Amino acid sequence: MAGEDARSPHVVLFPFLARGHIPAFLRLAVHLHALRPGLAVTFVSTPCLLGSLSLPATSPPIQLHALPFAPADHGLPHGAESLADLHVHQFITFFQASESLRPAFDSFVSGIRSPVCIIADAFFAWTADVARERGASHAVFLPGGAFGYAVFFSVWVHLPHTLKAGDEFPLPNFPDVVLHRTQIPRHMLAATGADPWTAFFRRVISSCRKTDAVLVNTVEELEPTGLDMLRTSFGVQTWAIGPLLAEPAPSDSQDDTSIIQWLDAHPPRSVLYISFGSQNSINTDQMTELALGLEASGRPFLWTFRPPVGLDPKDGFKPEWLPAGFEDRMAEANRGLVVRGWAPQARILAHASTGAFMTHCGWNSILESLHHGLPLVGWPLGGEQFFNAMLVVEWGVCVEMARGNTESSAIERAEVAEAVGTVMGETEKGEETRRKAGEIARAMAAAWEGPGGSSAVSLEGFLRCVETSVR
Ligand SMILES: O=c1ccn([C@@H]2O[C@H](COP(=O)(O)OP(=O)(O)O[C@H]3O[C@H](CO)[C@@H](O)[C@H](O)[C@H]3O)[C@@H](O)[C@H]2O)c(=O)[nH]1
Repeated sequence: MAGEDARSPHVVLFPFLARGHIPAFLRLAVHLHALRPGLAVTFVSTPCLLGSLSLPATSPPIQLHALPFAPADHGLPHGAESLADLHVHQFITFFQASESLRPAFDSFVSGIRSPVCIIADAFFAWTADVARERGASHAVFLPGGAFGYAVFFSVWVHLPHTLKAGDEFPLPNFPDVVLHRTQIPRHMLAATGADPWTAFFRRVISSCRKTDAVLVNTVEELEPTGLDMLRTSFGVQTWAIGPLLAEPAPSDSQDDTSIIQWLDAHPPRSVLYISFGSQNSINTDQMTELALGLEASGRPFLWTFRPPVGLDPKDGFKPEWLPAGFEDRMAEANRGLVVRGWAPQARILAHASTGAFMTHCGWNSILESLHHGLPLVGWPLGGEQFFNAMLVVEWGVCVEMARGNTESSAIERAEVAEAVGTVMGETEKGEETRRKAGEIARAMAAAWEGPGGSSAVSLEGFLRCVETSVR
C-alpha cells in the first residue's frame, strides 16, 4: 500500500451484507475524512455489493476491496450477496455463510503495511479475532440504535420468553425493561438455545466483548439509557457517533422524477409515506387492510410496495395483492401512488409535501424521518425493530399501529385509518407528536453541529484512542 503514512492508521470499514447496513458506513467514511483529511480508508465487501454502491456526492476518496463470496457453496441462490436477495427463512444460512469471509478478510488485513483499525459491523464481530492476531485495533459499529440493539442482544443471551409463562416478562439483566410476547421476532420465539439462530447471535455477542470499542449510530443525549445498557453488556468503551444518515443518491431516472413530481402536486406536509425497508414485508391479508385503511383515512399516500412476506420481488408483482380497483381509484383521485420495488426514500422524506412516515422501524428509516422532523406510524416486523418502536413511542414521536407479519398479527382497516388520522390530523396527539419530532430533529442536528457537537466529540475521542494505541 504505497504512500501510506506509517503513523496514521489505515481504517478498514466492513459493513454487513445488507442494504440497510451500508449507508451509515459510507457516511462514517465522510466524517472520518472531515476529521482526518488524507486518512486511508478502505471499504470492504463482496463484488456485487461494491458494484451496486452509489457513492454520495460528498464521498471522500475511499478505496474498495472485494472479498470473494460464493453463496451457492452454502446452499443459497447464486449471486445472493445481500439479505435483500433472500427469504427470511434463508437468513440464518446467510449469516453462517458470511463467516466464510474470514480467510479472505484476514489475508487482506495482513497485507496492509501501516497500522490497521478495523471498524466492522456487529454481525462481523468475529473480525475482533482477526484484529487480535494481526495486531490491529478493532471497533464494532452498530448501524442500529443503542436501546434496540441492547435489548435484541439481551433477548438472545437470556431467551426470557422461555423462562416465564404469560405474555409479559422482564429482561433478566435489565429488569426495568418489560417485553410482550408480540415483540419477540419469529425466530427468537422458536429459539431453544440449541438452535443455529441462538448460536450465531451468541457468537456475535461474545465477539463484541473482545473488541476495543463500540461505535453506535445514535446520539448520546437521546439514548443515555440504551448506551449504558450496551456499556454494561459488552464492558468496552462505547461512543455515540450518530446520526449517520444516507445521503440522497443523485438520480435522474424517470421513475424517481415522476415520484417527485407526484409529491410536488400535493400541499406541504400532507402525504403519508409508507415503506417497510429493504428486506421486510407484510402478509397479503395485512396488505388488503392497509390499502383499505389508507383509502378510508382520506389522506394522500405514497406506498413503496414489496411483494407479500415469503415472495420474491424478482418474480414480479401480482394485481391480486391489492384490493380490486384500489390503484385505479387512488390514481383517478390523485390520492395515492404505489411504487413497486425501490423508491428514493431519502428524497421523499426530504420533500416538503411529506408529512409522516409509516415504517417498520428499521433504524435508518427512523433516523431519516426524524431528521426532517417527521412523526412515525410504527409497524415493527422483525429483528430489533420492536425495541426501536418502544424507544420512539417513549420519545413521543410514534404511534405504534401494529406488530409483526405472522398469521396471528391481524390488523383492521379502521385501525389503520385511526392511526394515520391521529398522527397526521389536527388532534392534540398529532400536534404533540409533530412537535416532539421537531425537537428530536434539532437534537440530531446539534450532535454534528461544529466540533463541539456530541457525536463530533465522540468520533474525535475514538480516533485519538486509536492513534494512541497504534503508536
Ligand atoms: O424503497 C426503499 C427502501 C429502503 N430504502 C433505504 O434503505 C434503508 C433501509 O434501512 P432500515 O430502515 O434500517 O431498514 P432495513 O433495511 O430493514 O434495515 C436492517 O438494518 C437496520 C440497521 O441495523 C435495522 O434497524 C433493521 O431492523 C434491519 O432490518 C434506508 O436507508 C432507506 O432510505 C430506500 O432508499 N428505498
